[in-house]
Amino acid sequence: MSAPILITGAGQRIGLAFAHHCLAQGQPVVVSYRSYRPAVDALQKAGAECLAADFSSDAGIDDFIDQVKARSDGLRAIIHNASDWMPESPERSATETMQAMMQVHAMAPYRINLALQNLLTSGDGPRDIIHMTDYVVEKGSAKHIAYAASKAALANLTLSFARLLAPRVKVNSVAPSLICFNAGDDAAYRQKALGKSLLQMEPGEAVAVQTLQFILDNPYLTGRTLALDGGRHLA
Ligand SMILES: NC(=O)C1=CN([C@@H]2O[C@H](COP(=O)(O)OP(=O)(O)OC[C@H]3O[C@@H](n4cnc5c(N)ncnc54)[C@H](OP(=O)(O)O)[C@@H]3O)[C@@H](O)[C@H]2O)C=CC1
Ligand SMILES: Nc1nc2c(c(=O)[nH]1)N=C([C@H](O)[C@@H](O)CO)CN2
Repeated sequence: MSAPILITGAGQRIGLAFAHHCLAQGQPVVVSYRSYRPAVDALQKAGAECLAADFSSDAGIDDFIDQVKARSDGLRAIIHNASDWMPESPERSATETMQAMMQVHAMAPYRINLALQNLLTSGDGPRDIIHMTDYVVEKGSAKHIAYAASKAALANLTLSFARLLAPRVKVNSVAPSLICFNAGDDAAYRQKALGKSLLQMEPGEAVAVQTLQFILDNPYLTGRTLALDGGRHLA
């Protein structure tokens, strides 16, 4: 059996869609989830190894690393997808917001990549790390300042880990803009968000799945970011 792909934050949406995509192709997966949902049960039944993990503390990151090491002696890829789209809020201090964003979007991928790099470099065939960043790395965000800064840190980790792990491991980012709305997004927000890109659409998780698979299949991409944003930069 081929080495599994490790996907963080796969309890819903993009991570969940990619996990099912991999399983449908006979590619084993190990996933992290934070909140239990029936979708996690279904993913487990479909053959995924599902590990509970909360990256908001260093102990939570260490525990996840230990769980992965205990279950795998090799990895095909690590997809850092886990994320919290946290806006600035009067209910939270600026320090708390920045610390939470850096913890999940930078500290967790940094610590996990360093701890698990040998699982990637063992064995034959292509090996990948993919960081899910965000279009706002290029432009900033007035309402998600700490979030955008933490995703920019993650984008820089792509460059450093590409240098560190070449030529054995490719390291790339995907920088989406709107992929899929959240349940609480009202009609006014949806209309405004759709108008922010040239293609003016909510493409859904499938386009992220396609992009991730493209990167895994391509032997000549590393240290790069694939923008998945409907032409937002030209709107
Ligand atoms: N969806 C979109 O339109 C866009 C997505 N992206 C990026 O693409 C990726 C996937 O997006 P999407 O599917 O919407 O992601 P979600 O917002 O659904 O988050 C994915 C998962 O991350 C988990 N997570 C959040 N915080 C933590 C934590 N501290 N420790 C462990 N797990 C955590 C959540 O777990 P739980 O649910 O259990 O809390 C959630 O299931 C993300 O990195 C996102 O930033 C970028 C731009 C647009
Ligand atoms: N972790 C998440 N990050 C982001 C999300 C999300 O739902 N979860 N959504 C967005 C928006 O779609 C934005 O790109 C367009 O308004 C950004 N990041």
